[in-house]
Amino acid sequence: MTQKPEHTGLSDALVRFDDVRKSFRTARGRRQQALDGFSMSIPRGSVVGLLGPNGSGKTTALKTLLGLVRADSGSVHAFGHALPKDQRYVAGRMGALIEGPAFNASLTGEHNLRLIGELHGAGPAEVADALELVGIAHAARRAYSGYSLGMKQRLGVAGALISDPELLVLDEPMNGLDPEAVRDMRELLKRLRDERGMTVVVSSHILAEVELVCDWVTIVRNGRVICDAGVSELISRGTEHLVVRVHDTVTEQAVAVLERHGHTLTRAAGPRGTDELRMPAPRPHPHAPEVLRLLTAQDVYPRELLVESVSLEDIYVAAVRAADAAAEDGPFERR
Ligand SMILES: Nc1ncnc2c1ncn2[C@@H]1O[C@H](COP(=O)(O)OP(=O)(O)OP(=O)(O)O)[C@@H](O)[C@H]1O
Repeated sequence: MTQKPEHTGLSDALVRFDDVRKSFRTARGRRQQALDGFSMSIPRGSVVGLLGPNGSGKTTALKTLLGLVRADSGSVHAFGHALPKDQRYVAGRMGALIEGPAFNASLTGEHNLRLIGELHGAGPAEVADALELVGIAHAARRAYSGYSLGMKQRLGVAGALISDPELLVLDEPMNGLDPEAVRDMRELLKRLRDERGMTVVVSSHILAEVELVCDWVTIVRNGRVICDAGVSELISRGTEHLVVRVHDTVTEQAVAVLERHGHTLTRAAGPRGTDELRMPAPRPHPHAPEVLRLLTAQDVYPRELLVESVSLEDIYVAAVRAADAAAEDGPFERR
């Protein structure tokens, strides 16, 4: 797993946002603060997941990086260049798919890609390579209008890859994809990192996918970063649980045995006539053998025992709730 450098300086990070603020004027004339002291860095060679509730500022942050939105204050640097002043120096080093692909429906996928390629000095070989990479070479000569949602999304990613960028920025690339296409996208992102050394930033609401593909996550709420850490580190910091699944005819007996031995349980209905008894599991050795011994000594035979890790979803929900609670308590909350 890629090690993320601390926020020590621009040399460590491909991209760095420092205290970025951006507000928009809404149709009703109100000011909407999209970024409110947003700071994050994107380490070279990693896949970073940008997470956050709807409207938390993810797309605005990415647009600021790509020169599509101008920050009100703060600084954004990419490849050591200050943006947007030096945007022209970095434009060719970044590829992006923001808010869905925009292609000419009557042209073929290949033709659409050739047009994008011309803007980047990319020829037929690069177009073929990009189509191959995203797995739609077989549909290159078909009209875009006949593409499925997944194929359109893949062509969008191919468009972002056409200039062979060092940094790939994808806004919700898994949206609308079927499970197989989601898996292909995940494998593609990993390959781009591992085989091409590409740095990838993905914003997404599909936390299970982010957990599978990302090295690092940055969680945004109300335009500010509330969590920025390695995925495996976050997961290893979380509490594991031992789950004992018993037939519901012996639930009371199992609860009595375990509580008598000092275990604190929560219980919930499990599948097909079972109950699940859940208790915090000590690390690094969960107490499954001891629990099994206690139960079987009383003729209670569990259907299943498993150690359940904390998921990125648990971490995300906890981080957002904690930030919400802190905001309610704080007298200076602006939103
Ligand atoms: N051009 C704009 N004009 C007015 N308000 C805007 C504009 N762009 C973004 N906003 C507002 O800024 C806030 C942040 O929006 P943004 O699209 O960056 O959030 P997001 O985290 O990407 O959301 P989602 O997950 O729904 O895509 C929202 O309140 C949004 O309504």
